[in-house]
Amino acid sequence: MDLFSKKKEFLKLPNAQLIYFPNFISRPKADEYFNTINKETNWQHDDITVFGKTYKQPRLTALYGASGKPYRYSDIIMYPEPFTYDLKIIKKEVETKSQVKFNTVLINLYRNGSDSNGWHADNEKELGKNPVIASISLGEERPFHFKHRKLKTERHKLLLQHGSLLIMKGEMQHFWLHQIAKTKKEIGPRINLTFRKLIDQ
Ligand SMILES: O=C(O)CCC(=O)C(=O)O
Ligand SMILES: [Fe+2]
Repeated sequence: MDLFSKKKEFLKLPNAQLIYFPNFISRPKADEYFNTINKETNWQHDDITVFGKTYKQPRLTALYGASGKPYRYSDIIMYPEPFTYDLKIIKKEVETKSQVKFNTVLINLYRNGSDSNGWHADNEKELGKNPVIASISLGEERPFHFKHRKLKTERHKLLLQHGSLLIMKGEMQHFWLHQIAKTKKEIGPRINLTFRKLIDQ
């Protein structure tokens, strides 16, 4: 089910809040950010181990941050590079909109439809109890799928447009899983920036 119309921006789900701004960044600006971030980022291609088997992650990633704190998820440890000029500007805009300060951005590059991000929650300890995560999409549109862990009818998708901002908050990371699925469609690359706040534990 598609939950959001072009205009509707706020949705209260059971145990979560999602706020979607389809036109957060203007089209020319979003094109420019896509190109510079694509070119300037020092992309990593990490291995992940699932049930004892090691694979290449099905996307490229990078971590930028002001805290210097490493970020651990699955069995990967990432060390942040300092924010670039563009990332600082985007971070400021996102902070103004969300009224939250972030100190880290995890960047994903989905090179084509074979790249993906499997079902997961952003529930690492260093994000704290009910993290606010602000996610910017640039480039090819991909559906964001999310499902409640227990309420089986709560399963939705939202098309993440070029230049959009999606804010996940409330108890979402405890009660819901999300993914970017593979597709057989011939599609181009997409960059996703997820702003997060890492805290001391
Ligand atoms: O690419 C996206 O929109 C989602 C990325 C994501 O869920 C993550 O990096 O944790
Ligand atoms: Fe995530």
